[in-house]
Amino acid sequence: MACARQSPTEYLRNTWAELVTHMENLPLIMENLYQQRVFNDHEVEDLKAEKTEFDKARCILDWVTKKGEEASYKLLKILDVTKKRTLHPDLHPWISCFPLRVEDEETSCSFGTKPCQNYQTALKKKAKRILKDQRERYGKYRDGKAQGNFHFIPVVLERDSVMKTPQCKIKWKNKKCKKLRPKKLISYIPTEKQALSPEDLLRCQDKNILLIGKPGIGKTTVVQEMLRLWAEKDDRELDYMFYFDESVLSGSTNDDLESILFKVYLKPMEKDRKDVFQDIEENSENVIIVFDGVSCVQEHSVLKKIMDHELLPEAKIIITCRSEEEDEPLFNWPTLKVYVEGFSEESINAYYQKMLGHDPVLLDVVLKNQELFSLSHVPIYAFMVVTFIPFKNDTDFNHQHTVTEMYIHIFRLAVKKHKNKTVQQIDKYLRENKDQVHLLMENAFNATMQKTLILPDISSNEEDICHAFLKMITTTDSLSSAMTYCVFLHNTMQEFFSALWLLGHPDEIEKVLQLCQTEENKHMKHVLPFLCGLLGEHNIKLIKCLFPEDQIKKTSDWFIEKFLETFLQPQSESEEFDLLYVCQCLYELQSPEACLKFLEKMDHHLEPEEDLDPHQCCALAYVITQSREKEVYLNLEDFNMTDAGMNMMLSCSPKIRY
Ligand SMILES: Nc1ncnc2c1ncn2[C@@H]1O[C@H](COP(=O)(O)OP(=O)(O)OP(=O)(O)O)[C@@H](O)[C@H]1O
Repeated sequence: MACARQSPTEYLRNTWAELVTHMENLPLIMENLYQQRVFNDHEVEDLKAEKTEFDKARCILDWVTKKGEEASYKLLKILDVTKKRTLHPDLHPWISCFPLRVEDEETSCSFGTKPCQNYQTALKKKAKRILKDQRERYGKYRDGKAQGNFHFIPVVLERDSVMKTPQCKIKWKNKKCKKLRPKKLISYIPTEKQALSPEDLLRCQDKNILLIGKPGIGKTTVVQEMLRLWAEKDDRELDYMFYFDESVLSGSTNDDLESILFKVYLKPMEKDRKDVFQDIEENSENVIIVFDGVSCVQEHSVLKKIMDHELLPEAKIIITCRSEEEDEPLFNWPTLKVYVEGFSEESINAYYQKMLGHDPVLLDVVLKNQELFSLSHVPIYAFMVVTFIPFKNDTDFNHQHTVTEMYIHIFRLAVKKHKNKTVQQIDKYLRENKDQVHLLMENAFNATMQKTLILPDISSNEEDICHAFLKMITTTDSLSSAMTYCVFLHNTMQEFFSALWLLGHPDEIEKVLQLCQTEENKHMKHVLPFLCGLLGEHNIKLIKCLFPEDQIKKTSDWFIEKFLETFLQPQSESEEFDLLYVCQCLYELQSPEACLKFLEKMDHHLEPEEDLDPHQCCALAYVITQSREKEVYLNLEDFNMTDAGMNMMLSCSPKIRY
């Protein structure tokens, strides 16, 4: 080809006239020339001082070609890599014909102007800050032990997908998937499904991704891992990733797109703001936006427009939601649904080896305890086990381990740490400071009812006990003012505190049972397993410093009948009642009488509707084991479950007829 015989300088000179008028985004070209050390600071300043775009382009070409072949080659290389932004389309064939050296074909050019570069760095710093914050908050729960990195990426399973190897190109069968609800009797760890990593999700071509999973299973962690990968990848391409959770978005209901994007994240400098925003709008294919558990999307017109691609049409949108929200009409939108399924058995083993490996006796106790092991497939519970297990003594291991019990221990240990008390002093301290704890419970309950994470009326005194459980988020909302929001360190902690409030207000329980049956308030269902746990006799000794013992007993006397009456009704005409949820609540309650009552109402005939995860196996096995004389008929046809789950079901086999 003719071009192959021309030197870089000749190649530029021969197209001089077109280049002077057809080079675009000159600051980006200058920035790259500066980074490649073709221009120094003074030259960049002089170029900036040139009045017109034409003069700037002429100077760039003039100075570069005068510097010789290597400089000209670098400019051609920059134009080639950034052509979409820096060359008029008419010149794309011209630049593509220039033969780059083989080793330079994968060149690393920055794709941003200097302001964009700064902004990119700022965003990445922000991403890192979020990750640090994430680690710190668990550091808090974990009694200050170093948390380490996210080594244990959860098993992320995606349904109905095809993954092409080896290029890792991902194509999804159902581009317009409306209802991807797992079919009845689908297996829990299905062989035909492909595991996806956060990196796959970052790279895949899908624009609408819904991440689904139960509380604490790791949805936020998956998106934060994506954020980390994005923050740490090299800067070959300028791209943007925005992470929004409710606390980030609070107070922005009336904001336009620009304010939403720039309000909470480190802002580009005022003079660059327009350029950066324009770049985001014009190149929306380089934008990833995450809405993490944001329930306000519906009411927020700008968020809704982003979600529907009316704004930033080419952006990739990732939304996380809890399992029960999956079928909401609002989420009838993804081209890809991803189910986050938590730690696999290997991950649980590896995790405990790492965290408790220094104490082989403790490690052995945890790994051999079926309940603890099954709970640990939910990563947040695994963290909690590691936190409280060193405090346990041998006799403590003889009873069943419930989630509520873990939360109560974490609650008590957090108080102990915040107030620098000994274990023996916790009860006394809580008794004397009931009021502070009750205020937090009330705040938590009200916020949960209103589907928000933001807690009003929180004392700013960091000494106050509530600060053992909360984090404060401050956003500057004008030049000289800032707003501070308080949220729980994790959503599930808020639900636990809401249950504590209900325990102190038994008159409200029946109302909440009814609310759980409504579409609008079904999120309240997450509070009830905790309430059951708090009503369980085994936990009374841990909470009687906060509530009168006879009041707890009185409530538990009538509660289970009301609970079963409410929850054994089918949820809708098409759906049966939620058997696994009821078993989970019964497991938390740890009352053999309640289980018997339930089994009798079911005529000892249980047919789960969905596949079983290890925790559900544990709860189901527990309930069945309580049957005295009668066998329980359990329909598990075509169900697959993990080995640990199967072991638990087998442990109650004399009581089961399959
Ligand atoms: N794969 C993982 N590796 C390490 N830690 C994890 C992993 N998954 C979850 N965790 C830990 O468990 C905690 C709870 O996880 P996360 O907040 O991601 O759950 P979630 O599914 O978003 O819960 P929710 O529905 O309540 O918002 C996290 O703070 C994190 O510390």
